[in-house]
Amino acid sequence: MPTPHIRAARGEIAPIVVMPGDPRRAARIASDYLEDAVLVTDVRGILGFTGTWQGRRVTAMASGMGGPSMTIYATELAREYGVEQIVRVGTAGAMSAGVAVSDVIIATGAHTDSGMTASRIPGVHFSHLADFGLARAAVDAAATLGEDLETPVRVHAGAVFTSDHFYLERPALTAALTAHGTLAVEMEAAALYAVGAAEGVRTLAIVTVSDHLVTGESMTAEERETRFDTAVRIALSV
Ligand SMILES: O=P(O)(O)O[C@H]1O[C@H](CO)[C@@H](O)[C@H]1O
Ligand SMILES: O=c1cc[nH]c(=O)[nH]1
Repeated sequence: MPTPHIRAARGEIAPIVVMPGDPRRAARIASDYLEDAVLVTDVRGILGFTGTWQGRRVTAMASGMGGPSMTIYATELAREYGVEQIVRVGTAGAMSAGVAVSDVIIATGAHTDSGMTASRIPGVHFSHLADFGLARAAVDAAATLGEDLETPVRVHAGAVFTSDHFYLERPALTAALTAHGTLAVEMEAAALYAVGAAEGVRTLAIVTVSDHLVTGESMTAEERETRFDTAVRIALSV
């Protein structure tokens, strides 16, 4: 049944959703990876396509940017469409010196500064965790994929920082999070993991590093849209 934000009929969304932030990336995943992909929703320009990948029905749908947007779509997918698994395929800014532009991070957990977490269970510092089975499958898929690639992509597993801010400069915070093992910053993983915990949906975020907060290295806008092949392949494999 349509929701305020998704126009698809119930059966038009697959139980497995691959979810970039960017609607154009959802369209590209549908055209490059899915067979017989059909547009099933476009409310507010948030595109969703359902097709098949290796014989299994999969929906590629955007989340938009930030925790509130991700929370709306992930909650409606879980409650109204019976979605069982959501894997975010996003971009992130590296914080750690051990992570470079184009590397991929399997986000096993997500720290956050989001007010959404504080209001979800007041008084508790809620831990935002990926589904363990999905994270393990992603690590295994990355190893298998790496053997087939001419130019291997470096894949890391660890914590990211989910921030409400894209532009706020906080070098001390970046240094402290890095000193506590955080690999990169992005804007939706913690919200996705919170919905996963609340709604009983398996969730994982796999991000491609588009820029580096410390070195200043970065991808172009076009590269941000196109250079995420490894992350998508891992996401589809799990
Ligand atoms: O590339 P996506 O998936 O949108 O992810 C990152 O890019 C956006 C900011 O440019 C935020 O949504 C952030 O999380
Ligand atoms: O949220 C994001 C995404 C990419 N790069 C950043 O610095 N932040």
